[in-house]
Amino acid sequence: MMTIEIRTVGVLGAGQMGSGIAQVAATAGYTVKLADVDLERATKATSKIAAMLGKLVEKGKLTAEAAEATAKRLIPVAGIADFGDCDLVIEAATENVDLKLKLFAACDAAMKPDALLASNTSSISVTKLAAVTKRPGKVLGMHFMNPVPLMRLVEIVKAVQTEPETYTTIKEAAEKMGKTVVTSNDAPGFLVNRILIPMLCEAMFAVQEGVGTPEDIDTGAKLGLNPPMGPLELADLIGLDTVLAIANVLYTDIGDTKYRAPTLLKNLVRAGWVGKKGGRGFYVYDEKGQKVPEGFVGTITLNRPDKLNALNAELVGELHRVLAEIRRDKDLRALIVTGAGDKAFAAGADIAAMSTMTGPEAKAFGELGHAVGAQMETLAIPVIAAVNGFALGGGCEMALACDFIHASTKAKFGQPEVNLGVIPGFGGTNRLARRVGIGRARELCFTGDVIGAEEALRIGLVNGIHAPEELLGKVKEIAAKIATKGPLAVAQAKRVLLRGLDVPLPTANELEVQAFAALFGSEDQREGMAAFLGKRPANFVGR
Ligand SMILES: CCCCCCCCCCCCC/C=C/C(=O)SCCNC(=O)CCNC(=O)[C@H](O)C(C)(C)COP(=O)(O)OP(=O)(O)OC[C@H]1O[C@@H](n2cnc3c(N)ncnc32)[C@H](O)[C@@H]1OP(=O)(O)O
Repeated sequence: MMTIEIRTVGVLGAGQMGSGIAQVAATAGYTVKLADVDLERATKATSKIAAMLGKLVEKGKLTAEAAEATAKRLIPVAGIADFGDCDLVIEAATENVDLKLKLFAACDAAMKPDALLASNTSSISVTKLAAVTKRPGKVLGMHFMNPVPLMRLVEIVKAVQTEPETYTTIKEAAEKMGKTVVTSNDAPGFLVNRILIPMLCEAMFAVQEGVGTPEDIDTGAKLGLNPPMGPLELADLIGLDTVLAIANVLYTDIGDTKYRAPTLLKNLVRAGWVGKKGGRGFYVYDEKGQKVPEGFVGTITLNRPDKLNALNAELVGELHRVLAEIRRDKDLRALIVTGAGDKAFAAGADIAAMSTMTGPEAKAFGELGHAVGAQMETLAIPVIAAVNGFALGGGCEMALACDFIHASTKAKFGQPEVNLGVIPGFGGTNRLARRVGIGRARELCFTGDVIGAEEALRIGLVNGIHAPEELLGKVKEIAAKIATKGPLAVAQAKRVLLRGLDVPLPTANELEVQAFAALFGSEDQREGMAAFLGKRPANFVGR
């Protein structure tokens, strides 16, 4: 029996999968009609694909002429009614059986009798979908992998009713789209998910039973078995709700308890922690989808709000002890320092305590303060000041000992010690001069002037200012971003930037080269570069 020659392909569903399918079909030379719930969505997706093709041109992977011709072959349409002249329609809607049955019946009614109809389903019975059409012999599964333009595989699923000619024509079309085809009969999970989903669930059972942490399971799988991602990272990427839905199909349809979903997976989905797309699954993700290592950001809160967090010997001694503990903590990747209450970061050294000090006592107090500053500067992790109010005298000096400062719009900074007949005793003279320049530091130290957040931003004392209620969240975002980077690299950058301040430029450059070279051969350097080349996020371990 002769089958149809494929010239025009309809793609139903303009989400990530549908857009990917439309892109590879148009690139292969087919005219592609892309439809979604309305024309607007289809048009938006078509523009996105055109932009993607533009990027490929920029990277030299596609000629400008080929990109233009491909984009011309992509036609957004209002809906299924426009599929009348399509030789093949590929449905790529949400993985919901009732929806797909409805769409299949509608496509069948709109399409010409000899056209072929395929579903991109990853788990739903193609035989069942074929049965709601008047062309069951012309229906099969065409399961593309995500992201479609990059993944080489298409799993072709033969329904019980699929005619051999339909299979041959679709196989040729998939190969024309640059894909390698594997063939599966219509069985739960087909080939790929039949293997993948139990593997992902087994990793989850291992977490549930306390055999290992998600990080160790993923690292073990990656380094021991060599896939680009660990099973739990991959489950987060696919979406835990999708993994659960497929696991349930496998369990229900095959009826073997070895396919049951772990309680942990069910609970994560019940909590709404569905993986990367929801911001949280086995891991936590930022708004850009970057993995945020949990528990890697610490916060020190100066907590003496009734005295505007003024620094007395007890508070400074406690800081010294806590910072020594933090230095031993191998998990922390960034530290935030802030003040309790909504009025002050720290309004200075405790004037009442200082008022009765002798010279030697003041020296000991100052030295303790300097020891604390040195601890902060020489920690391997970045320390960020979140200045939420007054940062005066010792408070300003403490913020200056941090790697950088973000402040609330209400913050006030100053070195008002001259008002008390003394000078800054905890680095306020020279750290301030290095941050804002000698002239401004002199003026602030000689006049005791207090400046607001805008002025502090203008002179470079702070890196950013934020609404008071947003400050801590913003600083946590910055700290979390740093925590996703290579910890050894961040530590070396901090060390070189600090030590470079005190030496001539050629010596500073020498320090930089040594630190740069020292990072090569580390696990993190290998991981960072492999991740870039593998087009995946890096998972740094600090070794
Ligand atoms: C890693 C860093 C470690 C740092 C370790 C530092 C160690 C120290 C090193 C050695 C010292 C080096 C030299 C440093 C010197 C100084 O810091 S001198 C102090 C400089 N600061 C000031 O001069 C500010 C003083 N405060 C004020 O001017 C006002 O309080 C204010 C900030 C303008 C706010 O005014 P207002 O809103 O009216 O509040 P108040 O009622 O004044 O304050 C509320 C209570 O808080 C007490 N208080 C405020 N600041 C201090 C302070 N610096 N010391 C002690 N107590 C302070 C204030 O007395 C109020 O208390 P009560 O009266 O009991 O309510």
